[in-house]
Amino acid sequence: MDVVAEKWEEIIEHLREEHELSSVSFKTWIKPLKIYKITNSTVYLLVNSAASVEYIERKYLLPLKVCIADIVNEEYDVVFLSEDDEQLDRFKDLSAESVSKKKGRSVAEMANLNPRYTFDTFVVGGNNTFAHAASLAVAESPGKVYNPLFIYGGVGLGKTHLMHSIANYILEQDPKKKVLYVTSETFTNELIEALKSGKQSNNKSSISNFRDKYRNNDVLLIDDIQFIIGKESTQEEFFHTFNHLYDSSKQIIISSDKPPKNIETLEERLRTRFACGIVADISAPNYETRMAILLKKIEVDHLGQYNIPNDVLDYIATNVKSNIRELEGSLNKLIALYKLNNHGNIDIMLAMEALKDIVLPKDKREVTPELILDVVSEHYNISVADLKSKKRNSQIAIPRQVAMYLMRTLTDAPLEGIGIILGGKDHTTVKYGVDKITSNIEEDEILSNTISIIKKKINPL
Ligand SMILES: Nc1ncnc2c1ncn2[C@@H]1O[C@H](COP(=O)(O)OP(=O)(O)OP(=O)(O)O)[C@@H](O)[C@H]1O
Repeated sequence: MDVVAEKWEEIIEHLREEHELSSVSFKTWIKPLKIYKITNSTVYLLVNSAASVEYIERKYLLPLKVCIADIVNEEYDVVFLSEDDEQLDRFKDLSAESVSKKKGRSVAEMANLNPRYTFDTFVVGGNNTFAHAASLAVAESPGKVYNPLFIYGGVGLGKTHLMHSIANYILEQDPKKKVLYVTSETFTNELIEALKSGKQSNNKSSISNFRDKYRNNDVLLIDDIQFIIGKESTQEEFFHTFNHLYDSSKQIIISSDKPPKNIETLEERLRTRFACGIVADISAPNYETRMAILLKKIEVDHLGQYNIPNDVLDYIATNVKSNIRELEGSLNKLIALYKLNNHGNIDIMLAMEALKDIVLPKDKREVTPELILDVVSEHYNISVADLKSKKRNSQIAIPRQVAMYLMRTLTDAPLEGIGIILGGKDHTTVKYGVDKITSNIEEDEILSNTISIIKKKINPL
Protein backbone atom coordinates (compact mmCIF):
# COMPACT_ATOMS: atom_id res chain seq x y z
CA MET A 1 0.00 0.00 0.00
CA ASP A 2 1.24 3.50 -0.78
CA VAL A 3 2.71 5.41 2.13
CA VAL A 4 0.06 8.16 1.83
CA ALA A 5 -2.76 5.60 2.09
CA GLU A 6 -0.99 3.89 4.97
CA LYS A 7 -0.54 7.14 6.88
CA TRP A 8 -3.82 8.74 5.82
CA GLU A 9 -5.28 8.80 9.33
CA GLU A 10 -2.14 10.45 10.65
CA ILE A 11 -2.17 13.01 7.83
CA ILE A 12 -5.74 14.12 8.46
CA GLU A 13 -5.20 14.15 12.22
CA HIS A 14 -2.20 16.42 11.62
CA LEU A 15 -4.40 18.65 9.45
CA ARG A 16 -7.05 18.77 12.16
CA GLU A 17 -4.50 19.79 14.76
CA GLU A 18 -2.46 22.22 12.67
CA HIS A 19 -5.54 24.09 11.55
CA GLU A 20 -7.51 23.63 14.76
CA LEU A 21 -10.47 22.24 12.83
CA SER A 22 -13.62 21.97 14.87
CA SER A 23 -15.01 18.46 15.11
CA VAL A 24 -17.91 19.41 12.85
CA SER A 25 -15.66 20.73 10.05
CA PHE A 26 -13.43 17.72 10.38
CA LYS A 27 -16.37 15.31 10.23
CA THR A 28 -18.04 17.16 7.38
CA TRP A 29 -15.14 17.91 5.04
CA ILE A 30 -12.08 15.88 5.86
CA LYS A 31 -13.11 12.56 7.41
CA PRO A 32 -15.38 11.57 4.45
CA LEU A 33 -12.57 12.08 1.88
CA LYS A 34 -11.65 8.80 0.22
CA ILE A 35 -8.44 8.04 -1.57
CA TYR A 36 -9.34 7.29 -5.17
CA LYS A 37 -5.86 6.59 -6.44
CA ILE A 38 -2.29 7.58 -5.89
CA THR A 39 0.31 7.97 -8.60
CA ASN A 40 4.00 8.81 -8.15
CA SER A 41 3.34 12.42 -7.38
CA THR A 42 -0.41 12.93 -7.07
CA VAL A 43 -3.07 11.91 -4.58
CA TYR A 44 -6.59 11.83 -6.04
CA LEU A 45 -9.29 12.25 -3.41
CA LEU A 46 -13.00 11.62 -3.74
CA VAL A 47 -15.28 14.24 -2.28
CA ASN A 48 -18.68 12.86 -1.34
CA SER A 49 -21.73 14.19 -3.12
CA ALA A 50 -22.98 16.22 -0.14
CA ALA A 51 -19.88 18.43 -0.17
CA SER A 52 -18.58 20.97 -2.66
CA VAL A 53 -15.31 20.16 -4.43
CA GLU A 54 -14.78 23.85 -5.02
CA TYR A 55 -15.13 24.71 -1.34
CA ILE A 56 -12.84 21.90 -0.16
CA GLU A 57 -10.29 22.82 -2.79
CA ARG A 58 -10.21 26.45 -1.79
CA LYS A 59 -10.06 25.77 1.90
CA TYR A 60 -8.01 22.60 2.24
CA LEU A 61 -5.89 22.01 -0.87
CA LEU A 62 -2.81 23.83 0.34
CA PRO A 63 -3.05 22.77 3.99
CA LEU A 64 -3.47 19.14 2.93
CA LYS A 65 -0.45 19.27 0.64
CA VAL A 66 1.65 20.68 3.46
CA CYS A 67 0.39 18.03 5.91
CA ILE A 68 1.11 15.18 3.48
CA ALA A 69 4.64 16.51 3.01
CA ASP A 70 5.04 16.84 6.79
CA ILE A 71 4.02 13.26 7.48
CA VAL A 72 5.48 11.31 4.56
CA ASN A 73 8.43 13.62 3.84
CA GLU A 74 7.61 13.80 0.16
CA GLU A 75 5.65 16.34 -1.83
CA TYR A 76 2.46 15.28 -3.59
CA ASP A 77 -0.05 17.20 -5.61
CA VAL A 78 -3.62 16.82 -4.43
CA VAL A 79 -6.58 16.58 -6.79
CA PHE A 80 -10.14 16.51 -5.53
CA LEU A 81 -12.74 14.67 -7.61
CA SER A 82 -16.46 14.63 -7.11
CA GLU A 83 -17.96 11.28 -6.19
CA ASP A 84 -20.82 12.16 -8.54
CA ASP A 85 -18.54 12.03 -11.52
CA GLU A 86 -19.78 8.97 -13.35
CA GLN A 87 -16.53 8.28 -15.11
CA LEU A 88 -14.86 7.40 -11.89
CA ASP A 89 -13.83 3.91 -11.13
CA ARG A 90 -14.14 3.14 -7.45
CA PHE A 91 -11.12 1.65 -5.76
CA LYS A 92 -12.83 0.97 -2.47
CA ASP A 93 -9.91 -0.97 -1.03
CA LEU A 94 -7.76 2.09 -1.09
CA SER A 95 -10.39 4.22 0.52
CA ALA A 96 -9.50 6.28 3.53
CA GLU A 97 -12.62 4.96 5.16
CA SER A 98 -11.44 1.37 5.00
CA VAL A 99 -8.09 2.38 6.49
CA SER A 100 -9.81 4.19 9.34
CA LYS A 101 -12.25 1.40 10.10
CA LYS A 102 -9.40 -0.97 10.75
CA LYS A 103 -8.06 1.34 13.37
CA GLY A 104 -11.29 1.80 15.34
CA ARG A 105 -12.03 4.69 17.71
CA SER A 106 -10.22 5.14 20.97
CA VAL A 107 -12.10 5.75 24.21
CA ALA A 108 -10.73 9.28 24.25
CA GLU A 109 -12.11 9.97 20.79
CA MET A 110 -15.48 8.62 21.85
CA ALA A 111 -15.52 11.02 24.78
CA ASN A 112 -14.90 13.94 22.33
CA LEU A 113 -11.39 14.49 23.64
CA ASN A 114 -8.38 15.98 21.94
CA PRO A 115 -5.48 13.58 22.66
CA ARG A 116 -3.00 16.48 22.50
CA TYR A 117 -4.56 18.24 25.46
CA THR A 118 -2.82 16.54 28.37
CA PHE A 119 -1.08 17.63 31.57
CA ASP A 120 2.23 16.89 29.85
CA THR A 121 1.62 19.50 27.19
CA PHE A 122 0.19 22.09 29.62
CA VAL A 123 2.65 24.73 30.80
CA VAL A 124 2.18 25.71 34.43
CA GLY A 125 2.78 29.39 35.24
CA GLY A 126 1.71 31.95 37.80
CA ASN A 127 -1.51 32.50 35.85
CA ASN A 128 -2.79 28.96 36.23
CA THR A 129 -0.96 27.27 39.13
CA PHE A 130 -4.06 26.88 41.25
CA ALA A 131 -6.34 25.75 38.40
CA HIS A 132 -3.69 23.23 37.34
CA ALA A 133 -3.25 21.84 40.86
CA ALA A 134 -7.00 21.54 41.38
CA SER A 135 -7.39 19.84 38.01
CA LEU A 136 -4.67 17.32 38.73
CA ALA A 137 -6.21 16.54 42.12
CA VAL A 138 -9.57 15.94 40.45
CA ALA A 139 -7.96 13.77 37.77
CA GLU A 140 -6.30 11.64 40.43
CA SER A 141 -9.45 11.21 42.52
CA PRO A 142 -12.53 11.93 40.42
CA GLY A 143 -15.69 12.57 42.41
CA LYS A 144 -13.79 12.54 45.68
CA VAL A 145 -11.99 15.81 46.28
CA TYR A 146 -13.33 18.87 44.53
CA ASN A 147 -16.80 18.47 43.16
CA PRO A 148 -17.76 20.32 41.05
CA LEU A 149 -14.57 21.82 39.71
CA PHE A 150 -15.36 25.19 38.16
CA ILE A 151 -12.62 26.69 35.98
CA TYR A 152 -13.02 30.22 34.68
CA GLY A 153 -10.97 32.69 32.67
CA GLY A 154 -10.82 34.78 29.51
CA VAL A 155 -10.91 33.56 25.93
CA GLY A 156 -8.17 31.19 24.79
CA LEU A 157 -6.39 30.87 28.14
CA GLY A 158 -6.40 27.09 28.49
CA LYS A 159 -9.71 26.10 30.13
CA THR A 160 -10.55 23.51 27.48
CA HIS A 161 -6.97 22.21 27.49
CA LEU A 162 -7.13 21.66 31.26
CA MET A 163 -10.55 19.98 31.07
CA HIS A 164 -9.36 17.57 28.38
CA SER A 165 -6.19 16.91 30.39
CA ILE A 166 -8.29 15.77 33.34
CA ALA A 167 -10.47 13.55 31.15
CA ASN A 168 -7.53 12.07 29.23
CA TYR A 169 -5.74 11.35 32.49
CA ILE A 170 -8.76 9.61 34.00
CA LEU A 171 -9.23 7.45 30.89
CA GLU A 172 -5.56 6.61 30.80
CA GLN A 173 -5.79 5.33 34.37
CA ASP A 174 -9.04 3.49 33.74
CA PRO A 175 -10.34 3.21 30.16
CA LYS A 176 -13.61 1.78 31.46
CA LYS A 177 -14.61 5.04 33.13
CA LYS A 178 -17.49 6.79 31.45
CA VAL A 179 -16.34 10.25 30.54
CA LEU A 180 -18.24 12.77 28.43
CA TYR A 181 -17.04 16.19 27.29
CA VAL A 182 -19.47 18.59 25.59
CA THR A 183 -19.91 22.30 25.14
CA SER A 184 -22.98 23.88 26.69
CA GLU A 185 -24.11 24.72 23.15
CA THR A 186 -24.22 21.00 22.30
CA PHE A 187 -26.01 20.23 25.57
CA THR A 188 -28.64 22.90 24.85
CA ASN A 189 -29.14 21.99 21.20
CA GLU A 190 -29.44 18.27 21.97
CA LEU A 191 -31.97 19.02 24.68
CA ILE A 192 -34.04 21.17 22.31
CA GLU A 193 -33.90 18.40 19.70
CA ALA A 194 -34.91 15.73 22.25
CA LEU A 195 -37.84 17.79 23.49
CA LYS A 196 -38.96 18.51 19.95
CA SER A 197 -38.85 14.92 18.72
CA GLY A 198 -40.44 13.78 21.99
CA LYS A 199 -43.37 16.08 21.28
CA GLN A 200 -43.64 15.08 17.63
CA SER A 201 -43.62 11.34 18.17
CA ASN A 202 -45.50 11.66 21.42
CA ASN A 203 -43.25 9.27 23.25
CA LYS A 204 -40.74 9.85 25.95
CA SER A 205 -37.84 7.87 24.55
CA SER A 206 -35.95 10.80 23.04
CA ILE A 207 -35.81 12.72 26.30
CA SER A 208 -34.93 9.59 28.25
CA ASN A 209 -32.14 8.87 25.76
CA PHE A 210 -30.91 12.40 26.30
CA ARG A 211 -30.98 11.90 30.07
CA ASP A 212 -29.19 8.57 29.82
CA LYS A 213 -26.48 10.13 27.73
CA TYR A 214 -25.78 12.89 30.26
CA ARG A 215 -26.51 11.15 33.55
CA ASN A 216 -24.90 7.84 32.89
CA ASN A 217 -21.33 9.10 33.35
CA ASP A 218 -18.54 8.93 35.90
CA VAL A 219 -17.24 12.28 34.72
CA LEU A 220 -19.19 14.97 32.89
CA LEU A 221 -17.36 18.00 31.53
CA ILE A 222 -19.36 20.97 30.27
CA ASP A 223 -17.36 23.68 28.50
CA ASP A 224 -18.40 27.33 28.16
CA ILE A 225 -21.36 27.15 30.55
CA GLN A 226 -21.92 30.90 29.99
CA PHE A 227 -23.71 29.92 26.80
CA ILE A 228 -26.50 28.22 28.73
CA ILE A 229 -28.28 31.48 28.54
CA GLY A 230 -31.62 32.59 29.70
CA LYS A 231 -33.37 29.34 28.84
CA GLU A 232 -35.31 28.07 31.78
CA SER A 233 -35.86 24.58 30.39
CA THR A 234 -32.13 24.11 29.72
CA GLN A 235 -31.14 25.30 33.15
CA GLU A 236 -33.84 23.13 34.71
CA GLU A 237 -32.59 20.04 32.87
CA PHE A 238 -28.99 20.86 33.66
CA PHE A 239 -29.91 21.34 37.32
CA HIS A 240 -31.35 17.81 37.46
CA THR A 241 -28.39 16.36 35.55
CA PHE A 242 -26.08 18.09 37.98
CA ASN A 243 -27.95 16.81 41.05
CA HIS A 244 -28.14 13.29 39.69
CA LEU A 245 -24.38 13.12 39.11
CA TYR A 246 -23.47 15.01 42.28
CA ASP A 247 -25.65 12.83 44.51
CA SER A 248 -24.00 9.71 43.16
CA SER A 249 -20.51 11.21 43.69
CA LYS A 250 -19.78 11.49 39.99
CA GLN A 251 -17.35 14.19 38.98
CA ILE A 252 -18.62 17.37 37.32
CA ILE A 253 -16.25 19.83 35.68
CA ILE A 254 -17.47 23.13 34.32
CA SER A 255 -15.77 25.99 32.53
CA SER A 256 -16.88 29.54 31.95
CA ASP A 257 -15.55 32.94 31.02
CA LYS A 258 -16.66 34.34 34.41
CA PRO A 259 -16.96 33.11 38.00
CA PRO A 260 -20.44 31.78 38.94
CA LYS A 261 -21.35 34.92 40.85
CA ASN A 262 -20.89 37.06 37.72
CA ILE A 263 -22.93 34.99 35.26
CA GLU A 264 -26.04 37.12 35.36
CA THR A 265 -28.30 34.79 33.42
CA LEU A 266 -27.61 31.84 35.71
CA GLU A 267 -30.34 30.78 38.10
CA GLU A 268 -29.45 31.23 41.75
CA ARG A 269 -29.74 27.52 42.58
CA LEU A 270 -27.17 26.66 39.86
CA ARG A 271 -24.94 29.49 40.93
CA THR A 272 -24.76 28.17 44.49
CA ARG A 273 -24.18 24.60 43.31
CA PHE A 274 -21.37 25.65 40.99
CA ALA A 275 -19.63 27.44 43.81
CA CYS A 276 -19.98 24.61 46.33
CA GLY A 277 -16.92 22.66 45.11
CA ILE A 278 -13.89 24.58 44.06
CA VAL A 279 -13.68 27.62 41.80
CA ALA A 280 -10.31 28.17 40.09
CA ASP A 281 -9.35 30.95 37.73
CA ILE A 282 -6.89 31.20 34.88
CA SER A 283 -5.58 34.64 34.03
CA ALA A 284 -3.39 35.93 31.21
CA PRO A 285 0.13 34.48 31.26
CA ASN A 286 3.19 36.65 31.89
CA TYR A 287 6.09 36.93 29.44
CA GLU A 288 8.03 33.96 30.86
CA THR A 289 5.00 31.69 30.66
CA ARG A 290 4.25 32.84 27.12
CA MET A 291 7.83 32.01 26.12
CA ALA A 292 7.56 28.61 27.86
CA ILE A 293 4.31 27.90 25.97
CA LEU A 294 5.96 28.73 22.63
CA LEU A 295 8.89 26.43 23.46
CA LYS A 296 6.48 23.66 24.50
CA LYS A 297 4.62 23.97 21.24
CA ILE A 298 7.88 23.77 19.29
CA GLU A 299 8.69 20.58 21.19
CA VAL A 300 5.24 18.96 20.90
CA ASP A 301 4.77 19.83 17.21
CA HIS A 302 8.36 18.94 16.25
CA LEU A 303 9.07 22.44 15.00
CA GLY A 304 12.71 22.37 16.17
CA GLN A 305 13.77 21.73 12.56
CA TYR A 306 12.90 25.34 11.72
CA ASN A 307 15.46 26.74 14.18
CA ILE A 308 13.29 29.73 15.00
CA PRO A 309 15.64 32.41 16.35
CA ASN A 310 15.17 33.64 19.90
CA ASP A 311 14.51 37.22 18.87
CA VAL A 312 11.57 36.01 16.76
CA LEU A 313 10.11 34.06 19.69
CA ASP A 314 10.71 37.07 21.89
CA TYR A 315 8.86 39.28 19.37
CA ILE A 316 5.83 36.94 19.41
CA ALA A 317 5.81 36.52 23.20
CA THR A 318 6.12 40.27 23.69
CA ASN A 319 3.33 41.18 21.31
CA VAL A 320 0.69 38.49 21.84
CA LYS A 321 -0.30 38.91 25.45
CA SER A 322 -3.80 38.01 26.33
CA ASN A 323 -4.80 34.92 24.34
CA ILE A 324 -2.79 31.70 24.12
CA ARG A 325 -4.73 30.52 21.07
CA GLU A 326 -3.44 33.62 19.28
CA LEU A 327 0.05 33.02 20.62
CA GLU A 328 0.00 29.54 19.07
CA GLY A 329 -1.74 30.88 15.97
CA SER A 330 1.13 33.34 15.46
CA LEU A 331 3.67 30.54 15.51
CA ASN A 332 1.59 28.45 13.06
CA LYS A 333 1.20 31.43 10.78
CA LEU A 334 4.95 32.12 10.89
CA ILE A 335 5.74 28.54 9.82
CA ALA A 336 3.02 28.56 7.17
CA LEU A 337 4.36 31.82 5.69
CA TYR A 338 7.86 30.43 5.74
CA LYS A 339 6.76 27.27 3.91
CA LEU A 340 4.51 28.97 1.41
CA ASN A 341 6.74 31.90 0.50
CA ASN A 342 9.76 29.67 0.22
CA HIS A 343 11.29 32.33 2.42
CA GLY A 344 15.01 32.06 3.10
CA ASN A 345 14.93 33.02 6.76
CA ILE A 346 12.61 33.06 9.69
CA ASP A 347 13.25 36.56 10.95
CA ILE A 348 11.57 39.54 12.60
CA MET A 349 10.18 40.77 9.26
CA LEU A 350 8.39 37.48 8.75
CA ALA A 351 7.17 37.55 12.36
CA MET A 352 5.76 41.05 11.83
CA GLU A 353 3.94 39.82 8.74
CA ALA A 354 2.59 36.81 10.69
CA LEU A 355 1.32 38.97 13.53
CA LYS A 356 -0.25 41.74 11.52
CA ASP A 357 -3.82 40.46 11.68
CA ILE A 358 -3.56 38.73 15.02
CA VAL A 359 -2.63 41.59 17.31
CA LEU A 360 -5.99 43.30 17.45
CA PRO A 361 -7.35 45.05 20.54
CA LYS A 362 -10.41 42.80 20.93
CA ASP A 363 -11.40 44.17 24.32
CA LYS A 364 -12.00 47.62 22.92
CA ARG A 365 -13.65 46.54 19.74
CA GLU A 366 -16.62 48.26 18.26
CA VAL A 367 -19.48 46.18 16.87
CA THR A 368 -19.16 46.69 13.12
CA PRO A 369 -20.56 44.69 10.19
CA GLU A 370 -17.00 43.48 9.48
CA LEU A 371 -16.65 42.16 13.03
CA ILE A 372 -20.01 40.39 12.70
CA LEU A 373 -18.84 38.82 9.45
CA ASP A 374 -15.69 37.48 11.15
CA VAL A 375 -17.52 36.06 14.17
CA VAL A 376 -20.24 34.41 12.04
CA SER A 377 -17.55 32.93 9.79
CA GLU A 378 -15.67 31.53 12.79
CA HIS A 379 -18.78 30.19 14.52
CA TYR A 380 -20.01 28.25 11.49
CA ASN A 381 -16.49 27.50 10.27
CA ILE A 382 -17.20 28.98 6.86
CA SER A 383 -14.83 31.38 5.10
CA VAL A 384 -15.72 35.06 4.81
CA ALA A 385 -15.32 34.62 1.03
CA ASP A 386 -18.12 32.03 1.06
CA LEU A 387 -20.36 34.31 3.09
CA LYS A 388 -19.78 36.98 0.44
CA SER A 389 -20.19 34.57 -2.46
CA LYS A 390 -23.29 33.81 -4.50
CA LYS A 391 -23.48 30.22 -3.28
CA ARG A 392 -26.96 29.22 -2.23
CA ASN A 393 -26.61 25.89 -0.48
CA SER A 394 -28.09 26.02 2.99
CA GLN A 395 -24.75 25.50 4.80
CA ILE A 396 -23.74 28.91 3.50
CA ALA A 397 -27.06 30.66 2.86
CA ILE A 398 -28.31 30.35 6.46
CA PRO A 399 -25.13 31.72 8.09
CA ARG A 400 -25.18 34.52 5.49
CA GLN A 401 -28.75 35.39 6.46
CA VAL A 402 -27.76 35.23 10.13
CA ALA A 403 -24.98 37.73 9.34
CA MET A 404 -27.51 39.99 7.57
CA TYR A 405 -29.85 39.77 10.55
CA LEU A 406 -27.11 40.57 13.07
CA MET A 407 -25.74 43.46 11.00
CA ARG A 408 -29.22 44.91 10.76
CA THR A 409 -30.09 44.50 14.44
CA LEU A 410 -26.72 45.26 16.06
CA THR A 411 -25.44 48.10 13.87
CA ASP A 412 -26.83 51.11 12.07
CA ALA A 413 -25.84 49.76 8.67
CA PRO A 414 -28.57 50.29 6.04
CA LEU A 415 -29.80 47.39 3.88
CA GLU A 416 -27.81 48.69 0.90
CA GLY A 417 -24.60 48.88 2.97
CA ILE A 418 -25.07 45.33 4.28
CA GLY A 419 -25.56 44.17 0.71
CA ILE A 420 -22.26 45.75 -0.32
CA ILE A 421 -20.36 44.22 2.62
CA LEU A 422 -21.78 40.82 1.71
CA GLY A 423 -20.27 40.84 -1.75
CA GLY A 424 -22.70 43.14 -3.58
CA LYS A 425 -26.11 41.70 -2.73
CA ASP A 426 -29.21 43.65 -3.61
CA HIS A 427 -31.00 45.42 -0.72
CA THR A 428 -34.13 43.29 -1.36
CA THR A 429 -32.05 40.13 -0.87
CA VAL A 430 -30.79 41.53 2.43
CA LYS A 431 -34.32 42.45 3.51
CA TYR A 432 -35.53 38.96 2.64
CA GLY A 433 -32.69 37.42 4.70
CA VAL A 434 -33.31 39.66 7.71
CA ASP A 435 -37.08 38.99 7.62
CA LYS A 436 -36.58 35.26 7.25
CA ILE A 437 -34.32 35.00 10.30
CA THR A 438 -36.59 37.34 12.29
CA SER A 439 -39.54 35.04 11.68
CA ASN A 440 -37.66 31.70 11.96
CA ILE A 441 -36.09 32.69 15.25
CA GLU A 442 -39.59 32.67 16.77
CA GLU A 443 -40.19 28.99 16.16
CA ASP A 444 -36.72 27.50 15.67
CA GLU A 445 -35.18 27.23 19.13
CA ILE A 446 -31.84 25.90 17.91
CA LEU A 447 -31.47 28.89 15.57
CA SER A 448 -32.44 31.22 18.37
CA ASN A 449 -29.91 29.59 20.72
CA THR A 450 -27.17 29.79 18.10
CA ILE A 451 -27.88 33.47 17.49
CA SER A 452 -27.72 34.23 21.21
CA ILE A 453 -24.32 32.52 21.37
CA ILE A 454 -23.00 34.41 18.35
CA LYS A 455 -24.22 37.66 19.91
CA LYS A 456 -22.29 36.83 23.07
CA LYS A 457 -19.20 36.09 21.01
CA ILE A 458 -19.56 39.43 19.25
CA ASN A 459 -19.97 41.27 22.47
CA PRO A 460 -18.83 39.18 25.43
CA LEU A 461 -19.22 41.86 28.09
N1 LIG B 1 -0.79 26.63 29.88
C1 LIG B 1 -0.82 26.21 28.60
N2 LIG B 1 0.15 25.42 28.13
C2 LIG B 1 0.15 25.00 26.84
N3 LIG B 1 -0.80 25.33 25.95
C3 LIG B 1 -1.80 26.11 26.37
C4 LIG B 1 -1.88 26.57 27.71
N4 LIG B 1 -2.98 27.31 27.85
C5 LIG B 1 -3.60 27.31 26.65
N5 LIG B 1 -2.89 26.59 25.76
C6 LIG B 1 -3.25 26.36 24.35
O1 LIG B 1 -3.93 27.51 23.89
C7 LIG B 1 -5.01 27.14 23.03
C8 LIG B 1 -6.31 27.71 23.56
O2 LIG B 1 -6.62 27.08 24.78
P1 LIG B 1 -8.10 26.58 25.16
O3 LIG B 1 -8.87 26.20 23.94
O4 LIG B 1 -7.96 25.57 26.23
O5 LIG B 1 -8.68 27.94 25.73
P2 LIG B 1 -10.10 28.24 26.41
O6 LIG B 1 -9.79 28.99 27.65
O7 LIG B 1 -10.89 27.00 26.54
O8 LIG B 1 -10.73 29.20 25.32
P3 LIG B 1 -12.30 29.58 25.05
O9 LIG B 1 -12.62 30.64 26.03
O10 LIG B 1 -12.28 30.10 23.64
O11 LIG B 1 -13.13 28.36 25.21
C9 LIG B 1 -5.02 25.62 22.98
O12 LIG B 1 -4.38 25.18 21.80
C10 LIG B 1 -4.21 25.21 24.20
O13 LIG B 1 -3.53 24.00 23.99
